[in-house]
Amino acid sequence: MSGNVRITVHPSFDVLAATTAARLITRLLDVQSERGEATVVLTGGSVGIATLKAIADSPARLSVDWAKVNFWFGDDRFVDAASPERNVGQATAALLGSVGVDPARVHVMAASDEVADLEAAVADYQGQLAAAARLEWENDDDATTSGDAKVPRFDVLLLGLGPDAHIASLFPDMAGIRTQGVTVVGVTNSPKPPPSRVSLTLEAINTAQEIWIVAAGADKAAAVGLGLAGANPVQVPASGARGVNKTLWLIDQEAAAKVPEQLIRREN
Ligand SMILES: O=C1O[C@H](COP(=O)(O)O)[C@@H](O)[C@H](O)[C@H]1O
Repeated sequence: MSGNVRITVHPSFDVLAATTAARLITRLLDVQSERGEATVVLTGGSVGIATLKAIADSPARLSVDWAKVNFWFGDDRFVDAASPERNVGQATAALLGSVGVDPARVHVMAASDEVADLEAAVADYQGQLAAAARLEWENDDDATTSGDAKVPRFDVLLLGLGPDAHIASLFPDMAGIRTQGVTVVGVTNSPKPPPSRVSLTLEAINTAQEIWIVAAGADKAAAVGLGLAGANPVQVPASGARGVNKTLWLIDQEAAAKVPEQLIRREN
């Protein structure tokens, strides 16, 4: 396994969410003190949203300048804006609605009642990413992205994990995980409802400085095991996620059931 992959096992779902929250607060703080602003890509799903709630409940959240955090989403469900299935709605209820974010820095994938169709939602997000990358390059003497980058710098990109090893809305053996040369893809016939979704591609995901894959529960154990065993990403999308500097698998005890003991580092 490549040197920048680390697996940390936590005793329970709640400890995993609380520890990931503390880890994210610390990372955002560090990046803000280095660069003034920080960029995080959020995930939906059980641990992803519980982590945001744990940040909202932590007094340490006050140390982050939330108005200088840029938020993106790894995927969202292409349903009405008011639907409880929207990842952005869940993230807003858990954290974004209560910590004083700058709405201009919250980059949302369009909902089905906001654009003509799925293709328009994909084009819109691709445009938002490209515009942010361009602005970053024009405004920042120390920009780490190149002039032709299609996505801005992602400091931390969070990924949930499905029992089928999907990440974002990239599902095994479907077109999305095979898509190359673009940053955003539209998903139809998702095996997990709702069927229509918008997702970053694996290429876009893997531009992140750090990728943190979060997963809890016995139903994720097989996906974690295969993801870490170097399976083909087309069949096991999670195994294709690799951050530029670091890839963290932050999991609970149950999800770690199929990970060889020598790879594990415990947080307890
Ligand atoms: O549909 C989705 O599922 C995954 C994993 O969710 P979980 O509830 O099984 O943890 C999530 O990462 C993704 O963002 C979401 O749209």
